[in-house]
Amino acid sequence: MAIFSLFSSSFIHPQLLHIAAKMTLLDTFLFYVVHVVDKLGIWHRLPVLLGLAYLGIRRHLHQRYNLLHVGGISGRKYSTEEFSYRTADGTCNHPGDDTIGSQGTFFGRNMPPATSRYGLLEPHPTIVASKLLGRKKFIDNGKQFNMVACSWIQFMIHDWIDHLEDTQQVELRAPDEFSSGCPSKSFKFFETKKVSTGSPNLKIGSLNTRTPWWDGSVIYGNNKEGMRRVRTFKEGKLKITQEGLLQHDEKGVPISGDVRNCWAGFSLLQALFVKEHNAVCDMLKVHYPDLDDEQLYRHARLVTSAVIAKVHTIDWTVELLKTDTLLAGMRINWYGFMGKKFKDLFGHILGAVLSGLVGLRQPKDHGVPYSLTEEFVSVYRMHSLLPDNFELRDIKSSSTAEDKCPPILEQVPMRDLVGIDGEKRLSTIGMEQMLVSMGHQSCGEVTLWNYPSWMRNLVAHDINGEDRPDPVDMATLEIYRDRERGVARYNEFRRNLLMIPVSKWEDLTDDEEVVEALHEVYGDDVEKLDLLVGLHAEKKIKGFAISETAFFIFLLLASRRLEADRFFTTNFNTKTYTEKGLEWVNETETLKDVIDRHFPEMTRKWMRCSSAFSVWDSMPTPANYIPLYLRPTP
Ligand code: HEM
Repeated sequence: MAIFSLFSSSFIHPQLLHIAAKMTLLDTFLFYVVHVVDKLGIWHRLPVLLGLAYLGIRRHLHQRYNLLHVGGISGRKYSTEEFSYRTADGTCNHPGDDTIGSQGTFFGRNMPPATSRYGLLEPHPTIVASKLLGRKKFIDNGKQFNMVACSWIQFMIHDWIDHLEDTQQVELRAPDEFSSGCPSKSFKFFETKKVSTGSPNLKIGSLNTRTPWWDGSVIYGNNKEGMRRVRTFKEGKLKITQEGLLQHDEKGVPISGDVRNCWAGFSLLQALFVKEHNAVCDMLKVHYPDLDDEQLYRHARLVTSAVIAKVHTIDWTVELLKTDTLLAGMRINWYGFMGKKFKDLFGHILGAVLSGLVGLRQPKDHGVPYSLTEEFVSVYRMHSLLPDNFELRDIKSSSTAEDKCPPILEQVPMRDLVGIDGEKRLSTIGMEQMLVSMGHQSCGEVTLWNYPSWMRNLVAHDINGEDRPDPVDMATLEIYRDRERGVARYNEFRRNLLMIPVSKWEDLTDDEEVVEALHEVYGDDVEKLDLLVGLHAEKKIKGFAISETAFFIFLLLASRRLEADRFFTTNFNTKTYTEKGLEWVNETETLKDVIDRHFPEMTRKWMRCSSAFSVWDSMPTPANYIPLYLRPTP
């Protein structure tokens, strides 16, 4: 121990010493290992196996020190046999407590609330947004990530998280000397509702109006009423139009699990997965003719939610973090180190590392009841993925080039594709033309000065998908939200994640223009830097579309969404899913597989690349004959 403390005070970054001091001996040692690698800045340049070892250790440390429960625990037991399906409001998933992960429970935390002394308006959110976030010129993501990928993550966000608002409206006014330089001089919005937790540690928290489980609530709804709205109550199916798009109510609001702040691309993915659900119902009906409407619905929901989770894990994330180490890591999360063939042959026989998180005998929550967290919400603030215009393609044109890229027909302002107007527009465009167009357009890069201009004066929706009277400046609001919810600012956030904090702007970025702008807004005070700005300014790892800081939250929670869920662990079996249902999940690997099922000609005709999330006319991922685990330094 004495050697440790001698070593630590000279070696460990002084601002991390207090965190290391709370760890067990073994964890302190593991932390040293991670810290050495961080100091050298090399984990992403290590050969695959070493990179995986680093991530494994890091994830272990985060599981031990970055999961904080907020609120009480009901402790009510229930029969897991009786509730062997995903309930409408997310209750009855945790085996020992019926309410964990249900609609309206608290957001957890990955770290204590911010301790910084800065006020809510310091520096003013409008100044931060205008000087550092507002788009100067659209910066795209190259060929790596397209508009399907951008819509996909919104589709997932609307499955997992949304904060309950207060009824109290507040007004944010740009400082007088600055107001001429910003799109809205002032705007009104509802505060986040602060709720007493009844617990002595974290006294105040906020509530998640969506079910945080990976349960497809984005298409099934977050409670019984939502579920009733979307179901036909015939053969287990969900409502959909003849044309394969969402149905609408008398006001023009789509009928779907979540309709807030929707746009045409998001609504298209909802419709695609309603089609998937209905196709699963058809398949089940053929193989199990005795199943009634309710049974078909329940099984099809389990299967479709698992397909969504799998596509996200081994397709979307792999494109987001395009490196061999992450390709291996994400596949290990689903199939285990031994891989798909081994798991198909022998089943889940070897534990989490070798056989994957999916199919574990018991869900694992590392002693902290499952929820998604405030910090998770903050790192997913990625509105800069959205462009200003949507490029509608002409898929009937005969002049399609060799590269399968149809010509652009029209630049449609994104604003026209949002909400009820967006739904009307989508119904004239149709599913196929929209999807092919999304496939061919690169989305925005998550970087400074790339926040969509149209979102700085946005008509936001209420929870029912109806327009609110007061438009908001989203870039400003997002800075305010993180502060209002007590999310740590960038440097404190990094320290809490066991990362080396920055001590000057040049540690964050090589871009002199950015350094100058940061200096103008925050002076020399790196502690003041807002999380959102830091995440957008940070130098990126080659192949990563997001920052490393955001990634470490993903590393923890992407695994947790699978391993803490009874329906991806204990109940991921033929009894709960049916044999054919489980086969359906197992045979679906990518979003391309889902698209091929419903549009058999589409990808053959229009897609050249390997994943439906990269720009469709890009080259397929080249074959690499070195086995994945043996690949050397990139
Ligand atoms: C046209 C598309 C979109 C629109 C109109 C939209 C609009 C909004 C609005 C109005 C809010 C609530 C702001 C507040 O009151 O705090 C919000 C929250 C959020 N959005 Fe979007 N958004 C879109 C796409 C996306 C995308 C692509 C992402 C990518 C990850 C995303 C991530 C989030 C997150 C993480 C939140 C915070 C949720 C919470 O506070 O619990 N959104 N969005």
